[in-house]
Amino acid sequence: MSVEIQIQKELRAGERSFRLNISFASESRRIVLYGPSGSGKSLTLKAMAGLMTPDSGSIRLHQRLLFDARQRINLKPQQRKVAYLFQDYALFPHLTVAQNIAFGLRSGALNLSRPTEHPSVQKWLQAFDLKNIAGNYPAQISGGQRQRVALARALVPEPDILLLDEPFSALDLSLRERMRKELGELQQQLQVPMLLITHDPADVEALGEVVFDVRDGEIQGQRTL
Ligand SMILES: Nc1ncnc2c1ncn2[C@@H]1O[C@H](COP(=O)(O)OP(=O)(O)OP(=O)(O)O)[C@@H](O)[C@H]1O
Repeated sequence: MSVEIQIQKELRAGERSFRLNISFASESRRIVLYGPSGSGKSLTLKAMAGLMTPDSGSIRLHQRLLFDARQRINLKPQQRKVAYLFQDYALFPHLTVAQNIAFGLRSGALNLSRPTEHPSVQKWLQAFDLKNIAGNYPAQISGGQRQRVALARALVPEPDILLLDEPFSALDLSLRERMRKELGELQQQLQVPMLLITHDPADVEALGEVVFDVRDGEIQGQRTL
């Protein structure tokens, strides 16, 4: 597994402008981008996912070119094999746990009325210990279970990398600590490559192997933990 990114982007909002000039490469399965609010972490993650198009540069994931400005390569988000886990998990409230996971398959032919019959959905319900609550709705399960459902939904299409945007920031302190530990353990068990962005040193400590410090739109340092 390897990530190679080298991108530039100029952003303007009224009088303000921001220059993103990010460059890093790593073979690690536990990469953390660490930096204060407004430093350019989310923009970098969005560029990897194909949700923001850089002005110049390239992005390579596992030897696959996702973006290359010179060669005019810009794969669509759904072609990138990249999973994006949003801060609030963004589960569908009107779908059950199993249906939420099945939704991750993005298959047009998928029958959401019988999600548990799909072998991949079964696999993730089992792996994340969610079988007993497969028929429950997000409002009926705990915060920890919600995180696991969101992870299962992200992993069901078998992405090459899991991108996590401040995954614990919306949780209260005790749940945050538990979820952090749980995510670390799940990652070790599944060996899914993960790139996480955060401004919380505790996330770096628990989940980082290679840490890049982001300041003012640039990578200003690199550490291995
Ligand atoms: N669409 C946009 N137009 C103009 N400026 C933008 C746009 N999106 C982001 N920015 C600016 O780019 C900078 C970096 O934003 P980014 O969201 O990447 O920061 P961040 O490090 O993820 O911060 P946070 O932890 O608060 O999410 C900020 O100053 C932001 O105001």
